[in-house]
Amino acid sequence: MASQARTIAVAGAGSIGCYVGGCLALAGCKVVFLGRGRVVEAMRQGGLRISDLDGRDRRIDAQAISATDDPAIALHEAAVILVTVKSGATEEMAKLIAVQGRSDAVVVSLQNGVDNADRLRAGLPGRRVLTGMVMFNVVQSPDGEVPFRVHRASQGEVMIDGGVDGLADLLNADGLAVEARADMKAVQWSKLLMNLNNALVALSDLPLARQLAARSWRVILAAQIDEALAAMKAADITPARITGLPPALLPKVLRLPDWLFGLLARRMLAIDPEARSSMWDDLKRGRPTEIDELQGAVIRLARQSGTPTPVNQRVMALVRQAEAENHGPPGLGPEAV
Ligand SMILES: NC(=O)C1=CN([C@@H]2O[C@H](COP(=O)(O)OP(=O)(O)OC[C@H]3O[C@@H](n4cnc5c(N)ncnc54)[C@H](OP(=O)(O)O)[C@@H]3O)[C@@H](O)[C@H]2O)C=CC1
Ligand SMILES: CC(C)(CO)C(=O)C(=O)O
Repeated sequence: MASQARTIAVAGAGSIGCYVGGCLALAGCKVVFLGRGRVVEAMRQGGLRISDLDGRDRRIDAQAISATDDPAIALHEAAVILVTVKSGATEEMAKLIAVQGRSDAVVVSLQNGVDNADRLRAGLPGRRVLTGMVMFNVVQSPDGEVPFRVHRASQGEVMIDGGVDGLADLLNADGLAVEARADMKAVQWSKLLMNLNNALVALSDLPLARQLAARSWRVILAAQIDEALAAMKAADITPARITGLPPALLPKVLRLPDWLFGLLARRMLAIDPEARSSMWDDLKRGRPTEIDELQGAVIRLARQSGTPTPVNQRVMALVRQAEAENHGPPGLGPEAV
């Protein structure tokens, strides 16, 4: 896996795909972006700008970018395929990879939720499919900004399954720290706890840093996490430690007064003032959200043991309502949740 000449395909050129693929292209990898009209056109016309909250601000010229909406062009040569579509498009992407991808390509899911890699495996029998997880947030430039920009708005690494020699090294690049792990199922469940906040950001329409700074919002997140931890315990799932804090302590820390939370959660709050959540992006663009893969996964797990999940259910219902109304993030206050 060491060769820089191996082609890496980004299957779903959006926020995460363009950031990860952009860092890899800047590091000298041959990257092909598979995307749709808006993003592909923007990259073809004005190139790609990749920036981050550590101060990097780099560009790739349009003529140096390989971006296409044709899966055959994007996938046929790739030795590594990074799947970066939202969960609702996972099955469709598996079908495209099955038809157009090399049978020896390593497929890596870089998606939130606990079952996207399994769904890819089901659609790609006999292929190597690895679980991955992105710990940072990426903000995409507003439509029309030239060049198209992706900005890593928080700290964090990418975690992937070990087992393919040299893959983590190949994917490690400036601005992109990749760690191979043996406990990706536990990592997925742990990230799910953090992703229960995606819906609160989407419903509040607040930037993540402001929303997390408000105890009135954090207590709702803590209540969702309490329900999720109880369901995981009943199912014998131990979420991995992926932040400075053991997952079991998260609800306690979230319920601290603002001043004390601010002191203890400095890394968590080191976020670009514009960062929100991937679910906020979906409501903003009128796309289906990943609520069924996040709160929905907790509710389904809890049902197996009869663990109650009233807060997750309430949040899920509000997101469903916002999807149906299609007026973007509704800007609710915590009392409405
Ligand atoms: N954004 C973030 O900060 C983070 C996101 N994640 C996770 O990463 C995953 C990707 O999220 P994100 O990057 O935000 O998603 P985006 O919606 O920004 O990107 C996905 C892109 O894939 C495109 N796409 C979908 N289907 C196809 C297809 N068949 N062919 C070509 N292009 C396609 C979409 O186009 P269109 O919109 O036109 O359908 C979209 O532009 C999600 O699981 C998310 O939860 C994880 C950590 C942080
Ligand atoms: C990084 C994080 C948790 C929040 O921004 C995320 O995963 C997302 O937006 O989907």
